[in-house]
Amino acid sequence: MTTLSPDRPLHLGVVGGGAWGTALAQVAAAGGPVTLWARSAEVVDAINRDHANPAYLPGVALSPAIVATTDSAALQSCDALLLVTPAQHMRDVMAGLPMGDRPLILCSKGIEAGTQLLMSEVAAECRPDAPIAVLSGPTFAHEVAAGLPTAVTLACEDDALGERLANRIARSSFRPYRSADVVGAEIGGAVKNVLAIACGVVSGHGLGQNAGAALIARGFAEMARFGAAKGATSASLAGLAGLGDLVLTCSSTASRNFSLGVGLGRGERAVDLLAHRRTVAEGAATAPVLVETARALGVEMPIAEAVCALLSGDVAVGAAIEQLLTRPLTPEHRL
Ligand SMILES: NC(=O)c1ccc[n+]([C@@H]2O[C@H](COP(=O)([O-])OP(=O)(O)OC[C@H]3O[C@@H](n4cnc5c(N)ncnc54)[C@H](O)[C@@H]3O)[C@@H](O)[C@H]2O)c1
Ligand SMILES: O=P(O)(O)OC[C@H](O)CO
Repeated sequence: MTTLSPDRPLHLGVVGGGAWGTALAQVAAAGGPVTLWARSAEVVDAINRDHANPAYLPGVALSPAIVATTDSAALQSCDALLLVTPAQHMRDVMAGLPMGDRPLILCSKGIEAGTQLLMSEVAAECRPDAPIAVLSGPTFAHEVAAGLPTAVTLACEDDALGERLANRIARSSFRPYRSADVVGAEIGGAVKNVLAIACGVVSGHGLGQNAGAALIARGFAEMARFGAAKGATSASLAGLAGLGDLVLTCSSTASRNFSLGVGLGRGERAVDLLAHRRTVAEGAATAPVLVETARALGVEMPIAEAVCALLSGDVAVGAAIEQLLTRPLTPEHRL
């Protein structure tokens, strides 16, 4: 196990001042010191001065114990770092900040475009000596920051380290469940974002609740096939980071991915919808690389393929739905 002092609460660093980084800093601040690093001086000033992050987490009163900074050297005093920047920027962030070999808790949900790598695989390339954990699950940032009850998966191959990290972030309203299946935790979070776009399309196009439920179930079948091909356990995919997060994100316009799908379902173009966003909808970047990876692995993912075609503008929404519904009939259960 990595040597971490047993005598004091771990000093956690949070890398990323978006909604999720801020919410995780709020949780962590209740159990010990927290330093939040963000690129934006405006975000850092608001957190330090007003104990608020109106740009990314409006309406939430933050703990005054959160110390925010744009100075990456401040991360040197941290025992472990939670990485919470968008997945497509994770490699640059890992390469650019002084992270050393302290444990990294990966909290972003996506697959890297161009390399088809999960965040743990990117970390293994950029920081080969750093122990890795993954935190994932059904977690709308505004609910977590407001102290509403939430459960997550904390996956780490080193169970002693996983236990130490879980104990450090646990609250009565924030309950981490440990797992050794890092890849399973990551795949759930990355794939559900793409499927949430599809569920948004169902809603935006007015296809009804039967279709929404069918899409969650058939989407889960795609997630399970993809996860099996990547070595994830079926228990992980049926857990918080897989099915749990899929159900949450496919059910609410509080999800950025679902909302993007609603716009697509109404016939708006992805390029226009994405141009007006300040916040990240990870599924838009993950969909093409997920489809590419699935094809390379020989895994059939027709819903993900349809999302990808809609995002690229290759197919109109009516045609995408028609294509999905007129595929040859198959048995329900196959891997
Ligand atoms: N918001 C949630 O409820 C939630 C919950 C769980 C997981 N996540 C995941 O956490 C990750 C971050 O999401 P978020 O909601 O905090 O994002 P956000 O949209 O609220 O904020 C994005 C953040 O990324 C920063 N950023 C943008 N480009 C960057 C770059 N090149 N380098 C470094 N930082 C950059 C922005 O400054 C901002 O702080 C995503 O992978 C998301 O899927 C989000
Ligand atoms: O708003 P979304 O779609 O990025 O979803 C946020 C979280 O991942 C939900 O668990």
